[in-house]
This record gives sequence, C-alpha cells and structure tokens, in this order.
Amino acid sequence: MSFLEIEDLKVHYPIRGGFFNTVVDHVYALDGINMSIERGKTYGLVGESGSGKSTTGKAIMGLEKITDGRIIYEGKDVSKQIRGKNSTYNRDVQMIFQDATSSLNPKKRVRDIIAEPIRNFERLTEGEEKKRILELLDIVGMPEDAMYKYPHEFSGGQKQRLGVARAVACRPKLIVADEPVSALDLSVQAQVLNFMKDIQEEYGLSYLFISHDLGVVKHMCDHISIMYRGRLVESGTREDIYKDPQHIYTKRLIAAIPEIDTENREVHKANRRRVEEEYRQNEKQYYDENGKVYDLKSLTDTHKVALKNIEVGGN
Ligand SMILES: Nc1ncnc2c1ncn2[C@@H]1O[C@H](COP(=O)(O)OP(=O)(O)OP(=O)(O)O)[C@@H](O)[C@H]1O
Repeated sequence: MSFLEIEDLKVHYPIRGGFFNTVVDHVYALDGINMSIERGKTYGLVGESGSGKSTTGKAIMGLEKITDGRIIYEGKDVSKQIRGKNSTYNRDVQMIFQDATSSLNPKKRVRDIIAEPIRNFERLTEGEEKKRILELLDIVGMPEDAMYKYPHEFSGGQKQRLGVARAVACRPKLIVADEPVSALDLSVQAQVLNFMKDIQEEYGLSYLFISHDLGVVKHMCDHISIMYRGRLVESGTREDIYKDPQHIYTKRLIAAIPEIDTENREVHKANRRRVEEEYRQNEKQYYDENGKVYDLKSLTDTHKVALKNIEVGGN
C-alpha cells in the first residue's frame, strides 16, 4: 500500500522578457508526473542534467511552487499546505542534499545541527535530546565527541553522514536524497550508500533516490523511473529497467554504464554503438500525442513549439 501518491505533478517556471518583463514562455521543468511510494522501498529517479529530477524532489518537499497536480499523503491532499511549518508531512518527509558542505550551517555545532528538526517537531528535555543525538551519531558511525565539533572539522563523507543523521532525527517515513553521493570519492560513495541501506532497514524508511548515475541507482533501488524533459518516459522494477529497457533513452543510459568485466567489454561496446545509432534515428523525429511521427526538418517553428513537450522517440 502506498502512503504517498504523486498525481500529474507539474512545475512550470515562467520565462520573462521584453520591455515590460512580462511572461513570454515557460520552462516545463515538470510536466505531469505520477508516482506511488510504498513503505520501506527505494525509488530511483534517473535522467540527464536538466530533465527535472531536482525540481521533482523540491516540489515533493514543498520547496517549489506546484503549477498543477496533487500530492496525496496518507489519503490527504497536502499539495497546498506543505509549506506550513510543524506539519506532520514536513516531519515525515525529509531531504538529503548533494552538497553536504553547504547544507550544514558552518556556524553551528553538530549537536545543534542535528537537533534542529527535533526542536521543530518534538518537545524533548535537554537530557532526552542529548540521548537522541548520541543514538543518531552512533547509527551513522560517528563518535560521541563529533557532537561538539563544527562541520569544517569533517571530511565530505562524514558531513554527508551528519546530513543523514539530521534527516532521520525525527524518524521520517520518506527521505528524498538528491544526488547524495555524487560529490564523494568512489570508495566513500559505497560506504555512505551502504549505511543508508542499513538505516533503511532499522527505520523502515522509503527513499526517493535522485541520480544521473544508473550504476548507483542499480545498487540502491527497487523501482526506477527514467525522466526526460520533465516527464517519466519509463518506470519499472530494477529488473524491468536493466534487463528489458523499452524506451530508447533508457537503453542509452544503460549502454553508457561502464563495463568492468573485461570479457563482456566487446559485447558492451557493440551494444552501445547499436543503441547510439537507434537514438540518432529517433532524434530526428518528434511524436505528437497520438504517436504520429514528424521529421523535424519538415516542421516550421510554430510546429516545433507545439510539439516541444512531446518526448523525442515517443514511447
Ligand atoms: N528557478 C528556476 N527558474 C527557471 N528554470 C528553472 C529553475 N529551476 C530549474 N529550472 C529549469 O528546469 C529544468 C529542470 O531543472 P532541474 O534542476 O530539476 O533538473 P535536474 O534533472 O535536477 O538537473 P541536474 O542533474 O543538473 O541537477 C531545467 O531546464 C532548469 O534549467
């Protein structure tokens, strides 16, 4: 049973221009996406830069104004109210950011950073709060004395662990993790991903894991959605997506994952060449809502505008 439903979510950013700075067009950053999130599962959102992944995460967190669509949390439409502080939704849905350094206040000690959500959402005595912080530090594998230090005294991987400790401080149900390890070295990436998995089991957490890296997502996610130009072009279980990708864009992302096994390298290279050729063929075409194919060269500019939100390659 899903506890969070995303229904036809849209975020369109206005583009202003002209002498009067009026709205001349929109960036269709999110253009009608649907998702169902269940307890204890990890969902991957993958796509190239600019496809709308972070906008999805921010819209779910209430950090971005929704143009249209609904967010249903435990049966209630929270799309309009999620900005309200202290709401259950704000407590239950937390975020981990890519850049741990700028997401931790440099002027605050770790104790106050981790305590922030606890102070917002719960009333604990000083002793209870300290006990909770020590538990959280232990869970993310940090020593007790980390509590009295400042963020600059930690490495990138350690800072990301502190970010996770803060995110889980109020025992949330969902964590939106936006590229949580892409700023870290490969060896540290594996460490952070593994302890995120451990915490998931301990807390029964769900993750929405945002990444441009299908390799990382394969390690983490049960269910994967591929995003392209503000839309989900393909969604399925990890097995569906890796073994039997349908959309040309998904095939291309998978073909781009480096092959470590030397024996399979030639097969992998040949597959990548084939997929690139298929993509080039598709790139010349736009599809309209009825699946009709257009050759871009034959279109006037007005036609291109009308078709610009129809994904290249269709379904
Ligand atoms: N505040 C904004 N105003 C106008 N356009 C925006 C704004 N924020 C994002 N966009 C545009 O919306 C689109 C989606 O951006 P978004 O940051 O969600 O992409 P992304 O898939 O997360 O990319 P990346 O992997 O590079 O972070 C892009 O075209 C981006 O330029």
